[in-house]
Amino acid sequence: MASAIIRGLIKHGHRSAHILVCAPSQRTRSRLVQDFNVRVHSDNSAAVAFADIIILAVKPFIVPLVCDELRPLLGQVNNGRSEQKLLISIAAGLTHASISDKLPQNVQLVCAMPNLPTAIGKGLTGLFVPGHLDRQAVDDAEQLMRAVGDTVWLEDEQQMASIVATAGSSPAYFFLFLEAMEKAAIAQGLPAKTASKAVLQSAMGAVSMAMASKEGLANLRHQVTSPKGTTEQAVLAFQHGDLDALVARAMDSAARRAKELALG
Ligand SMILES: NC(=O)C1=CN([C@@H]2O[C@H](COP(=O)(O)OP(=O)(O)OC[C@H]3O[C@@H](n4cnc5c(N)ncnc54)[C@H](O)[C@@H]3O)[C@@H](O)[C@H]2O)C=CC1
Ligand SMILES: O=C(O)[C@@H]1CCC=N1
Repeated sequence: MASAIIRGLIKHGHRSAHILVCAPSQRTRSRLVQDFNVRVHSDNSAAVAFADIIILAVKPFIVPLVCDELRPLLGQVNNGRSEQKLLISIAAGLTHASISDKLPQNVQLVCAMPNLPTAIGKGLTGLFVPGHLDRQAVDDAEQLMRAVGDTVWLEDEQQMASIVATAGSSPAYFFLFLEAMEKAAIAQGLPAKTASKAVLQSAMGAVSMAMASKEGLANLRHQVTSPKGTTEQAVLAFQHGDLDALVARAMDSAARRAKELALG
């Protein structure tokens, strides 16, 4: 996910020399230099000296370890005053309180849930801060994530699990569905390249149309579904398979897992 954000930021005009990536693995660091020409370091605490905004993009269970590494430097007082750093956590499930408890008080923390299309500037990031956060930190987090897509602010942290299910994880659901369509088209006899083009262009057309239209998804669906026609048969097959219930079950599972991750 860090690579996706970096790719999106650079695409949006952020300079690679202004981005430092801290990663313990030499292979990862070499790949990042090769792909993005960013600065790299093996020591996480190097981020504190380098940047005003630090994105925590490690697995949720590693976040406390990284906070332990950053804490001594984050808490340092220079010239009689402590510097204000903005930390953005993208770890699924982890609550604001569970992370900020591990950080010095001068640190501003924003919880974010981006998704993979940030890599092409078309991400969606859910953002949450408790009411007392500094206005500048809120604006900086918003501006950063806006560089890689759209943003939504959540009023209630409980909603974060639903944003994980709806946005963080959902590109995978769409890829899964498109894969299934490609397989079915090939099984019906289309060449693989034709199947892929037909599926992806149709998906892009449908989503672009839905985003441009004020009519709502059900209305658009009805426009495709001629009475007694072909679409009706496919839609009936999905409905007999109880697609709504299946999707709800899948999204509930993702949201439940986000809440489990919060518990550690
Ligand atoms: N993959 C996705 O689409 C999304 C992921 N996220 C969140 O992003 C975070 C990372 O997930 P992924 O990118 O999927 O995992 P990943 O496994 O691809 O990346 C994690 C990176 O952390 C590095 N790492 C491991 N230990 C470290 C340490 N002690 N210090 C610094 N770096 C360390 C690894 O080398 C690896 O490059 C997770 O918290 C996940 O919940 C959030 C939204 C979407
Ligand atoms: O699967 C995961 O846990 C991460 C969080 C959202 C997308 N990928």
